[in-house]
Parts: sequence; structure tokens; C-alpha cells
Amino acid sequence: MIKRVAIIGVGLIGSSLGLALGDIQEVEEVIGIDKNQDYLQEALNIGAIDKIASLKEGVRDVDLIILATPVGIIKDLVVEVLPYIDNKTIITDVGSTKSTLVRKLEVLVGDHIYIGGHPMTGAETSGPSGADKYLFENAIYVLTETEKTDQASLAELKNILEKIGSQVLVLSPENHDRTVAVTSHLPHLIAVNLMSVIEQFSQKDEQVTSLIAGGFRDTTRIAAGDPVMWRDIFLNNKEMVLETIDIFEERLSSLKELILNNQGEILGETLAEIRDARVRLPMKKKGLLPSNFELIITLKDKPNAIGSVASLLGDAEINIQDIEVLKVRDEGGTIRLSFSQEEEQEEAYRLLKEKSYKVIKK
Ligand SMILES: NC(=O)c1ccc[n+]([C@@H]2O[C@H](COP(=O)([O-])OP(=O)(O)OC[C@H]3O[C@@H](n4cnc5c(N)ncnc54)[C@H](O)[C@@H]3O)[C@@H](O)[C@H]2O)c1
Ligand SMILES: O=C(O)C(=O)C[C@]1(C(=O)O)C=C[C@@H](O)C=C1
Repeated sequence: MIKRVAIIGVGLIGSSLGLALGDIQEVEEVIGIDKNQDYLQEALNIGAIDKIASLKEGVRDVDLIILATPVGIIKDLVVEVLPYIDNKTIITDVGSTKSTLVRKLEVLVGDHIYIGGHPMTGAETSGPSGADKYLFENAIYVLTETEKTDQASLAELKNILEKIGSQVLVLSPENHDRTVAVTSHLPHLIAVNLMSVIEQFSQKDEQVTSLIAGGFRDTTRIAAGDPVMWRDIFLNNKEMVLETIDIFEERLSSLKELILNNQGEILGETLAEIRDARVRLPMKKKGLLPSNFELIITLKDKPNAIGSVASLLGDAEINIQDIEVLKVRDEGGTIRLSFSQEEEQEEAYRLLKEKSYKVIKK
């Protein structure tokens, strides 16, 4: 049973996991380890960890070690940890790439237990200040499986991740990397590249930034992500990322040709096909397509609790695009509201705060 957990790297994902795990009955203690003392203190202050420890002391006698640092340093940290733990402790990580890491670590750990992990949820912010207890609710959480995987530990880890609301998907590391190259890594590269083009234009012409609207916001949000994290991701999933870049370049060239040659009919048909594919994507699953403008509200267990929120926002003519019950407990529950516009999210946040609701912006 997983009772004591050590988290190495109490940044956005580490602290979010600390908050979520600390909330479930099985987990008695969450220990935080990090090279950044400010982050450790902040994680302690927000309740993401119960205590701060050195790596050597912190991993002793824990049931689960979660490495939540950039991918490039995970292997070295696992090597550092091994002398202080027994072979019952489960080691996992949350790194965004898996193949190279899992294959290396499975050899390196010897008799120790290692299972690769990757929550398909996150944000463009870094550090514990952006931590979110509900980050993993309904989110896909990949665990890797190979011929070396200890099945009992995989089941135990899956169980605890499901308790924090995740939908666990067990994949081979290679399958994982092939998929995220196109669903996560290529989109990031495109957003960064697009941002660099906009930056180049705005240096020559100040007006460019005045004409920024929703299209820019929706396509570049992730370009604000942590450079170290993304450098490590691209280098650790190099082959797959390069493959997707080739395909992207081909598609971009075809679109460019259609525009260049005024082939309006084919261009229109192509855009319609792509639009249809986008519309067909399932919107509800958090791991697939979260809304950009969300509020998480903790409600007391009393009649019409959700109704009161809906009326408050309805009276202000704020349209709730989607509503999802995240957690129901004896003392109340937590809901997520999605809005299609940032302004609606802002106004709803203000109104709810005014009425003393416990609400956070996503
Ligand atoms: N941000 C996301 O959206 C997201 C989503 C899923 C997975 N991930 C993966 O999660 C991991 C962490 O990402 P994050 O967004 O939480 O980053 P973050 O920058 O918020 O946190 C990383 C933490 O690791 C710590 N750290 C770095 N080197 C260390 C070392 N040598 N020893 C101890 N601590 C060290 C940092 O001080 C920081 O607290 C990465 O591997 C990333 O690929 C990120
Ligand atoms: O910023 C977000 O919304 C994310 O969920 C980040 C995101 C992604 O969706 O690509 C980025 C990298 C991680 O490995 C997982 C998730």
C-alpha cells in the first residue's frame, strides 16, 4: 500500500501531485525534495508537501518516489536515489518523453522497481504557485509497460492515480512517444515558431501587438512554457519530433502552393476537410481538449448549491459553456465551469468571489 510518498521536484506537476495525493485517505505523508529552496517553502505553505527533506533523507522508507523534474535530469536523480531505498519502493516519473528514459532506467535500476509515467495535463506556468489539486481529475495519465514491468506495482500505481481522478492508460514507451510527438510536441514547436514570427513583425511595427486577438491567444498560449522543460522534451523525442516536422512542412508547402496558384476550389475543400476533422474531435475529455477558460468551484453540501451558481452567472448573462462535477464528498463537492471567452471567465470569477465562493481560475 502506498502510504508515504517522496516528490523530487516540487514545481507545477510535483506540487499538483502533492496536493492531490495529500487529499486521499491512503497517503499519510508527502515529502518534498528540490534544489530550489523557495519552491520547497512555497510547496509547504500551500500544503502540497508535509515536510521538506534532503534527497538522502527524504527517500528513505517511502513507498513511492515521484520524479517531477525536467526530463534531462531524471536519470541522474534516479541513480542518486538508489543507494538509499529498498527494492519494494516504486519509482516513477512524470516526464513528457518516455522511450529513451524508460529503456535506460529499466537497466540502471536493476532489482528496483521503476514505472514510467506521464500525465497528459498541465499548464504553461512553472513552479508551485500554479499548482492545482484538480489537475489530474479526468485527465489521461499514461503509465508505461514493457517486458520488465512489475505487474503488481503497476496495478498499485494505477490504483492511486485513479484515486486522484486520473484515467490511466497503459502504453509501451515507444507508442507513447510516437503519439505525443504529434499531439503535444509538434503543437508546442509550432506555437513557439509562430510566436517568433509575430515577435519579428512586432519589432518592425508596433501596431502588430495592438491587433492581437483570440486567434493569436489560442495558438500561442503554450509558447510561454518553460524553455528547459521543452528543450529536454525535443531532444529526448528527437526522431519522432523530426518525423512530425517533415509531415508538417509537407502540409504547409501544399497549402502554400494552393494559395500561390490561386487554387481557390481545392483550397476551400481542403480547409473544409480539416475543419470537419477538428469538429469531430471529442471535446469533453479533459486529457484531450480542455477549455482555456475555466473556474473550479468548491461548493458546500446544501440544496441547490449548483443552481445558485448557475443563477448568479445566468442573471449576469454569462453563458456557462460546460459544467462538470469533479468530486462529490460528504461535506460538499467541486465543479468545473467552462466559458468560451476570457472576459466571461473573469466576470464570473469576480461575481463568485464577491459572494465568497471558494473559486480558482484555470
Ligand atoms: N508543465 C506541464 O504541462 C507538464 C505536463 C506533464 C508532464 N510534465 C513534465 O513534468 C516535469 C516537471 O515539469 P513542471 O512543469 O512541473 O516543471 P517546473 O519547472 O514547474 O518544476 C520542475 C521542478 O524540478 C526542480 N528541479 C530541477 N532540477 C532539479 C534537481 N537537480 N534536483 C531537484 N529538483 C530539481 C525545479 O526546481 C522545479 O521545482 C517535466 O519532466 C515535464 O516534462 C510537464
Ligand atoms: O499546457 C497545457 O495545457 C498542457 O496540458 C501541456 C501539455 C500538452 O498538452 O501538450 C504539455 C506537455 C506535457 O507533457 C503534457 C501536457
